[in-house]
Amino acid sequence: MAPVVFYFHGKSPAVDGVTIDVHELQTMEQLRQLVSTKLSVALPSTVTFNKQADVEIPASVLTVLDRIDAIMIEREVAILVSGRKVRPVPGPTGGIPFIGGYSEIYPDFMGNYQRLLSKYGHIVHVSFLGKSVYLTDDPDCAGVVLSEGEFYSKQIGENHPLFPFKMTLPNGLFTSDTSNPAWPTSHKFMMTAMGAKAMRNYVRSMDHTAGHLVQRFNELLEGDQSFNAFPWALRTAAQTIGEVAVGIDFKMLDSTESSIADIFNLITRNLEAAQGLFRKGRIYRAFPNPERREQKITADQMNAFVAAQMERILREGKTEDMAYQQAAISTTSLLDYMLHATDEEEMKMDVELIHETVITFLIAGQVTTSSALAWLWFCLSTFPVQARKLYASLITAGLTRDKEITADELSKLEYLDWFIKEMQRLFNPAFQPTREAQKDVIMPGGLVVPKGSQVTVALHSVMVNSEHWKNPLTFDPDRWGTEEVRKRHKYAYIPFAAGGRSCIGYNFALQELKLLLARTVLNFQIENTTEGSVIYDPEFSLYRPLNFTMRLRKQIDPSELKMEEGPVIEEKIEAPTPVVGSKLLPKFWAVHASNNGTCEGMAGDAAAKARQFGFADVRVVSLRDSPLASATSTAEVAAASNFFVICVSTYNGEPPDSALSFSDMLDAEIKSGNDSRFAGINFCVFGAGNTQWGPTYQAFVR
Ligand code: HEM
Ligand SMILES: Cc1cc2nc3c(=O)[nH]c(=O)nc-3n(C[C@H](O)[C@H](O)[C@H](O)COP(=O)(O)O)c2cc1C
Repeated sequence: MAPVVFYFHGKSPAVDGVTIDVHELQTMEQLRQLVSTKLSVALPSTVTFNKQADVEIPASVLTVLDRIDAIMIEREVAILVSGRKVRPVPGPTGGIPFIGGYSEIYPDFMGNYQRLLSKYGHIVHVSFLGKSVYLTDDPDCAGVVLSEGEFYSKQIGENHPLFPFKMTLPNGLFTSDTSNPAWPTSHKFMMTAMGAKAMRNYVRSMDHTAGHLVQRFNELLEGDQSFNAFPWALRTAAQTIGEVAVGIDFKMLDSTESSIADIFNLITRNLEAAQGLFRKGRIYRAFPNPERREQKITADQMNAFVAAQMERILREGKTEDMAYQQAAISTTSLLDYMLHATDEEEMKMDVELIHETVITFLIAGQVTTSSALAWLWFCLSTFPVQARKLYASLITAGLTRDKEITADELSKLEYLDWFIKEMQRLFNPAFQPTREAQKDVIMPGGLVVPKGSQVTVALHSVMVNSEHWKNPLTFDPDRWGTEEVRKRHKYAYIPFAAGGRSCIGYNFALQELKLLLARTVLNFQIENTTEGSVIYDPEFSLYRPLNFTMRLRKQIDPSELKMEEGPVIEEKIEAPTPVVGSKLLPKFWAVHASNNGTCEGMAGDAAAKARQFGFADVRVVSLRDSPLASATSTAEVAAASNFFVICVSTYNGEPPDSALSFSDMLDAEIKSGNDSRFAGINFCVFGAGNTQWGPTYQAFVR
């Protein structure tokens, strides 16, 4: 029997087809596998075969061939992937040349990822500033992208979000390419050191840190203070990883005045410099610049810190060399482990690799869990019913404020686990693991990702994908007890990514977060005292709240909780979406003076764009009601940080009716020589009109 030519429907069998000896195959699975390998289809299960047909025939009316004997008698067989023709990934086009899709993505990553994926489908392509970004929110695609191997690999080129960190840590576990020989070595050693069993060694020191946090929180409670949550979360996370990584107490929670240890300030400075370099682009990076100098200075000091710690541990000489499996459960810190663990060939990690690994852990173990802890506190304040249920579940399990929490107890606290899962589903700190396509790949859905592309898995969008999650935006820890969620798609919940390059610290992170959440809830209730919306930091590579402020209240006595026993009130509310924002940007006023609504619409559009650009506090008001209309409020806004965009129309050379009194006031002030009234105000004016606009709005500007 003659071989069969397989080709993608819509392409030419003669040019793009592949020939296969079908009669040698037994099953459809084998055929799908072979065709997928030859045509670079990522998931063989997505391939369907169809009777050869004119390219013009719509895919939906092709005749399906689902038996091997039916396929054998054809000469040419057309293929569909996920029932669709193979085609390029869609996405926004046009925009300002070169800048392209920049504002499609920046600065509101989270909002824009979600918006683009809702608009264009499960994979979207955006290009800007010479970069090309692919995003996906589909669990099937996420599984393909995150599986290291034939199709994708973690390779950190200049367009990868981790590129700046790779400049500091080329061999770090987090930032090395998978092809770098340093990666399998450090991965092998550190996987074992970070296993669940090894982590149990650190429960006590983690709970000790949690205890210190409770003491400090009690002091803040007594002072009835409202405070920014994130710096406290950062201190707590830094104290915990610091102790576990190098085995010393950094004393960052010994008093409310304790400062952050130098090493963590160095890390923050280093990361900020790296982010700055990344944002400013390749041309900037090619020349000497202050960020690069800062990176070098901080990296040298970080290395000096690690060298000193190594020396101390070796000088103390408490630990012998031993097999790494044994070392994981008997050394006193990760650094102690790295210095003494030997592998099957009696090899140890070399000193340079240890340097990069320690710093990697000090970074990865702190920036992530600090954001997660801040979001946990945010969830406690936003969802008091669930917070109460969590408290009740801890009391029922026998936990108390004063008694140590054991690893065994932690592993049994189901609702605690669900609460954290739900926080991570909606507010996970990591949001964009990115891999590079190793060849042209036909993704599930039939979309082609070209070789060399960076594909970002939009973690939040995956975890709220409505095809996989019911009421995706509702904060509902109980969903984790349902059959539906237990049977979910393997890649629908991936806060720690997946595959060979997934998070190595998740046991650590979950143990730490569980202890800290339990300690918080056993002792406190949290009130959200943030003015306005909670904003997230667009300048940072992780999702973290910038301005979430909170006040503590003493937790009720467990006896009061018992009196309330009865059915738990099921109150499921939609989680608020933090907006993007930078504290550095001024308050944005979109002001309108309009007769027929055009300018009011313009002001609304300007406000929406401003939010997308990262202005945290944006208001839309009519000129009449704006602070510009009265002398007292004008003085106030001039003194503070404010920016006014005034959209005003004109009719017969006059301002619109609603702005006539404002215009009269301007004339009067100028006539009386009081023209400093608007000094110090940042503003611009958009005049809407026809060819005779000049007299009105130019007068406004003047
Ligand atoms: C809630 C907390 C955490 C989250 C959400 C998280 C998430 C992630 C994600 C998504 C990745 C994959 C990154 C990528 O694909 O580029 C990752 C990798 C990694 N994480 Fe975590 N992480 C957390 C906590 C931690 C902690 C506490 C540590 C260490 C103590 C840690 C150490 C690492 C390391 C070393 C890698 C790189 C592994 C490799 O590339 O082989 N993480 N993490
Ligand atoms: C009756 C009338 C008179 C207008 N006179 C002027 C004018 O003198 N100069 C000008 O630039 N535009 C003039 N326009 C154009 C308006 O300013 C323009 O349509 C504007 O977008 C309306 O904005 P609004 O809907 O916010 O009021 C006039 C429009 C109308 C309907």
